[in-house]
Amino acid sequence: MKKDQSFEKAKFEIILSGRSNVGKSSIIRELTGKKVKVGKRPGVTLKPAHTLRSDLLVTDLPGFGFMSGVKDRKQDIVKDQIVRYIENNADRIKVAVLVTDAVSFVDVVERWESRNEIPIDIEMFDFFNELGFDTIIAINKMDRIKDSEREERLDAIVEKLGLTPPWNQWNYIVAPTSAKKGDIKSLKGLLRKRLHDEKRDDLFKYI
Ligand SMILES: Nc1nc2c(ncn2[C@@H]2O[C@H](COP(=O)(O)OP(=O)(O)OP(=O)(O)O)[C@@H](O)[C@H]2O)c(=O)[nH]1
Repeated sequence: MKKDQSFEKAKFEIILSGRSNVGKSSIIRELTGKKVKVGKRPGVTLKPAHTLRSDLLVTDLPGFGFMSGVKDRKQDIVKDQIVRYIENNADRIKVAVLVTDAVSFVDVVERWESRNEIPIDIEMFDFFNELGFDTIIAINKMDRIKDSEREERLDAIVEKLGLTPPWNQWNYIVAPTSAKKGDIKSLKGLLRKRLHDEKRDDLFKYI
């Protein structure tokens, strides 16, 4: 399969994938310091957005599953783009971060389930696991969840992903974040652990 020519230098790639508007670009901005456009109209960008630091590549994949009003066909195009990108670059992708929205995730999944469809987030999670990626789930927008509801909410989210609660027994793959408040330290910790395991502590300074 043809490789992405423009990033030959990249040896260690982290991809971020998730529904439109969950905060992928905001997380990348917090991670890398790169100013990326945040809050742009969902569904406009079909191309992955890259940040290259040394041979570390951080890739923001197009958001899937737009709000109502966007044609199904466009959703399929985005999904195909994402799958093709991932398959073409699978050998350098070391970590996949599935970004979810703490507020809407459970409702959205239940809506799909009520139509007897596999929710796209779950499909992606399974796809990453099938490809053997080390997958991290970032549960973003935690600032919008009351402290008193935090544990219950996190348990419900991991359960929908097929992980038995309590969520914190999965804290080596699950990272609650609030990109807007600049709080992504649990995600950073998990990513650094992966870099360390690959003997790439030299890349710590970039994330
Ligand atoms: N409350 C809250 N809002 C957030 C957080 N992270 C991102 N947002 C907001 O959510 C909106 C979408 O953020 P983006 O970073 O553009 O989301 P995205 O997933 O890259 O969106 P697409 O490019 O459409 O796929 C923006 O208005 C952000 O300010 C967060 O942790 N908490």
